Amino acid sequence: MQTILIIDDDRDICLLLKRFLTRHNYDVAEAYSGKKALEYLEENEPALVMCDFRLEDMDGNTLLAKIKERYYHLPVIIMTGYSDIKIAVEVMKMGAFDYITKPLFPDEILVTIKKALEAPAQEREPVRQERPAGINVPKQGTATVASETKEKAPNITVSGEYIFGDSTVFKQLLQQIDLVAPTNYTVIIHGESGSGKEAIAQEIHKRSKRKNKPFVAIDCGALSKELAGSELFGHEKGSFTGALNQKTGSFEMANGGTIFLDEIANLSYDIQVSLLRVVQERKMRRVGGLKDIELDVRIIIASNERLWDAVRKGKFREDLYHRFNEFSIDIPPLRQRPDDVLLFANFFLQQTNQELGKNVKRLSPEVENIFRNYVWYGNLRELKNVIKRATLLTDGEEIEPTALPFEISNFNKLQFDKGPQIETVTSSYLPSTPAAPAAAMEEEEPQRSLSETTLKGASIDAEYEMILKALKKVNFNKSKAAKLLNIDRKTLYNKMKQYQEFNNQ
Ligand SMILES: Nc1ncnc2c1ncn2[C@@H]1O[C@H](COP(=O)(O)OP(=O)(O)OP(=O)(O)O)[C@@H](O)[C@H]1O
Repeated sequence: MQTILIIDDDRDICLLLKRFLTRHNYDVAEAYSGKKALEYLEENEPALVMCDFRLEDMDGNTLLAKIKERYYHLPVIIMTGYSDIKIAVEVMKMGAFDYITKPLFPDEILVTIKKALEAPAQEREPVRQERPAGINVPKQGTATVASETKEKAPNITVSGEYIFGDSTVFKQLLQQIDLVAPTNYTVIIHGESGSGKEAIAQEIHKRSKRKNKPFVAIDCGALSKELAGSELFGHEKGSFTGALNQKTGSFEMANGGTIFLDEIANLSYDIQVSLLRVVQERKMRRVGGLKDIELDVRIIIASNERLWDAVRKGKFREDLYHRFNEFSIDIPPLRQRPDDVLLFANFFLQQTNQELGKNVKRLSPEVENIFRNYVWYGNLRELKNVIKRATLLTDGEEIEPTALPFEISNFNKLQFDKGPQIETVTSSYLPSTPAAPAAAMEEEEPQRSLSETTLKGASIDAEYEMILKALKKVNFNKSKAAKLLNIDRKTLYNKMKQYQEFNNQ
């Protein structure tokens, strides 16, 4: 039986999860604090960790960093409230396998656990070889398929697990890809977390002469300072304590093909020096090695922040920046591409149906509307996760607002009723360009609801206002909000659900 370590200071959640997972044949260990979890890990070897993001003694970032430093291959699933979505997305970058949002849903938990336990170790490591497509579309090369929504998007290109529509943004991206793909230029891809940088890098590779050679992606953000050299360049047996065997680094693995260095600005200064040599001389040495190895590798790099800003801050070497800066591609955040949101949403729905053997046909018009107006903090990754969860929760043919996280289905309301918490959370995402959707930028009229015309509705509305105030006060921590309102957490969830259902009547 595989053991899962649950880390949560909410003992009720631990208990519920333990009962549930035990019924599904997992062995469960619990830790109510980060410190206890680390103590447990010193003595035991669980197959998986499920960790709440907000622990009283340690935040999720710190704990995850400690776990990844010591138990590199151990998959970690982060559990978080939806209002923590930005942080959750960042945590993914630090090597979490996935995140799930509270309230937790049984099917979602099981699917995510299964995926994490079945994923080959390399998918959990910073180095990722090209992944198999999760959908039944051509894996190699590209294919143009007829779209179901023909008037809106007549030219949808599906390439492997990716889709490219015919909006202005897609057209520009594809033009740039086509321009640079046949060359050997190093490409810098800028874009927020989850905006599709790796997808673009893979597409450049697929459309290049190197397409039949390896594509190796490495997440520099997840590399520890100590291991980065050996991950990138490999090492000789005995070159340092723990180097029991010779190891081939990602550059050598990518020889002849393309290497994708994600989050490049996170590499230490020393590694940047070694990288400069590789870029200048096209050769490298393994750590502890004496022999030069010739390299023919195309380099594509990605960064969340503008690389030039990293240079100005002294985090990234200027000479390396100039070496890399041969061609750059900017991916706009999803909130600046409202036309593309539904295209991606429908694609992810189709993908999820295949993956989970479901047959949910479409999004309801209300959901489409919500999606168009929502500010997608975690970009495509967030949209994909929301669709996955909503598909799991949907038994009928259409995804309804009730299958969405509360924070998304009530997004307009939350924007209108601005409190200090929401303001801080949202403003850090708001783009400075005027292209952002109105819902996020302006105060809108609140949506008139059914509840305004009936007595039952009026009391639900009053309750809802109180719940909302409490939630904001505690930054959407549901357990704390329930305490503040003097009800239990389950009642709080039920009331939130009741409100959503009532307004969808
Ligand atoms: N064109 C696309 N079509 C379909 N899915 C896509 C596309 N682009 C990205 N995705 C999906 O969106 C998610 C995020 O994409 P990706 O990993 O490429 O983003 P990223 O910007 O590299 O993220 P990070 O900054 O976290 O490394 C992935 O699950 C990916 O499969």
